Amino acid sequence: MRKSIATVCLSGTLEEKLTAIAAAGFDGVEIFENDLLASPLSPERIRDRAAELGLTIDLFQPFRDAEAVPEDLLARTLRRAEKKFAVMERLGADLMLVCSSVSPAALDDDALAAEQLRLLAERAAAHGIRIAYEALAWGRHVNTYDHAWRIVRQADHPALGICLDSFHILSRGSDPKGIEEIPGEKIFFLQLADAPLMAMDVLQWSRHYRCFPGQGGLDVAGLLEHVLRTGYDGPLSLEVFNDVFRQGDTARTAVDALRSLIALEEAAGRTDLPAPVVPTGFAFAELASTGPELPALLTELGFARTGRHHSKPVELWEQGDARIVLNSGLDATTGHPEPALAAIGLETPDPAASAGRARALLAPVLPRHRAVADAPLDAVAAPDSTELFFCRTEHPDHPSWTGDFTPRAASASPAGITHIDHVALTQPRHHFDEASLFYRAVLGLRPHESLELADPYGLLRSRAVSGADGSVRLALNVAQIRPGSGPSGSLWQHIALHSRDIVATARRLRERGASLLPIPDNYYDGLEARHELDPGLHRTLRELGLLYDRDDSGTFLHLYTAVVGRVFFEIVQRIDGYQGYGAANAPVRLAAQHARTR
Ligand SMILES: O=C(O)c1ccc(O)c(O)c1
Ligand SMILES: [Mg+2]
Repeated sequence: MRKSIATVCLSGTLEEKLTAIAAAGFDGVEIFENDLLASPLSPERIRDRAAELGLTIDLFQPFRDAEAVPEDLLARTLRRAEKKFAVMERLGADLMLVCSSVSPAALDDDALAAEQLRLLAERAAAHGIRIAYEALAWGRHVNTYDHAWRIVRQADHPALGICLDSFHILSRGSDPKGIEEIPGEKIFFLQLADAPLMAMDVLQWSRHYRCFPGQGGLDVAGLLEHVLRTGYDGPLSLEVFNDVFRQGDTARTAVDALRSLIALEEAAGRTDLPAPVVPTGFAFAELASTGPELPALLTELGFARTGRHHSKPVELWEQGDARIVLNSGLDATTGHPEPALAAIGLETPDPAASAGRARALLAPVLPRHRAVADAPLDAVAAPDSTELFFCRTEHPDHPSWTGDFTPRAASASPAGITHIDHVALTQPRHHFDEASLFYRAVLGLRPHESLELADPYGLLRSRAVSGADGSVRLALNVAQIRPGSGPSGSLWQHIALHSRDIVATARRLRERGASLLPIPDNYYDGLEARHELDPGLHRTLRELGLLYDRDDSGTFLHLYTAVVGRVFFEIVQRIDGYQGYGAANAPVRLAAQHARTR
């Protein structure tokens, strides 16, 4: 289907927006009037520029407070409309959006609204222009799509149809099934937007928090299916008002936007993409590391240095199925302190298919030679620039990345670690919504609830994504912390390692004098109040500095190492199928980390 986007979704000048929209691969645009008014380009120049870029101008919007006005205001409304029709002719746009009136002067009179919209459509038709009438969720008298449709039907003019906007429909909790009663040819335009579920005034919600479909909590795909059943064959057009996207990188937001439409089309069964290949585990985590700190920490944690890359300054460290790759050959181009997480290897049953899916969803596919291994590895860049390698470790049907490492005799005293449980990545502030969609659409992981975690210097937003069986889990964090307030809290990344018996692991680490994060005594007093714990367990937790959580899914015990550069390790034990990440303990952890790194 044709794909469009409203210029209001993006940051920049109209010219910058058009360029980014075309470069991302959209077919058309909705021109927002404010973008036109502020542009030094004439309507003719904008028309030519859009044509040069291969974009059609699908809609001009919005025209406000047009219907059910008292008789003495009608002439003024029509005069205003004529001026807009003239601009639209110069722009080469033939569809104008009229949104339902919010004016206190508007009358609660459907017959009058229909009569005046009919008149407007008649005037528009004389210019070859059609009108799409949209119910704003906060419209004064018309605020539902079915009400807008009754008025359009009553007006009965070929140049008058309706515009459906998923936000206005779903934010009010209207049942979208009724859309199927509207003839497809009377749906002149379809605007798509999602939003996180929030209890707030609908106008503020709409103007600041809309996001691209698949990034929020509204069932936009379900709504689209109802619309498509009417036979609607106009464009799918994104209309997102979002404070963060307005500041973001224009080109990148445009690609993110198109990715959401491609995924939406797939969800509505309108396109065949390579099926998602859900990762089945972590093959490795690769850290950029030149100094002695990480080798020392890994040794304390019971890892053994088991291999050296045959041609690169890269070492493999293992314990159980947890594999850590230390790379001292990466340029420190990011300006971030080292060590830092550079890449994650994901086990997938079909690496080439994983890469094919990623490509179809516009993920930045990386050149293969950047891989740690010489064996060709398909990889994509995640939104925070971590490289994600698609691996198939030691399977007869696929070259294994481990083949590039020369085994070395290793001595280690293991501490009971079995595998990588999850990896926590810090997302750039402007790319949190992009990241949820990326992991969901590209990797087929399920996003969990978005949480807010208190940090001494601000708030951290956190959202986990995981595979159905929990074998791959990522925690995505974004710091809402004023730059420079905390030391490096907005940059921390961590690798959580699973232990089969964390009490034994913790004891062994304490005996070795491993650098673990100290937990304040007050935490244990609070814990005693929060949960009725066996006194012996409570004493053990306090003694070993272990954190504890329990919910309906099970019990969680965990601890943290000190921070080294940008990274730290967590050791976790999930008991009885615990599904969370110990979020209740995050504020204590963050405070302890800040205290140590200041
Ligand atoms: O917030 C608004 O005013 C507004 C304007 C035009 C639209 O299409 C819309 O959905 C909202
Ligand atoms: Mg709209």
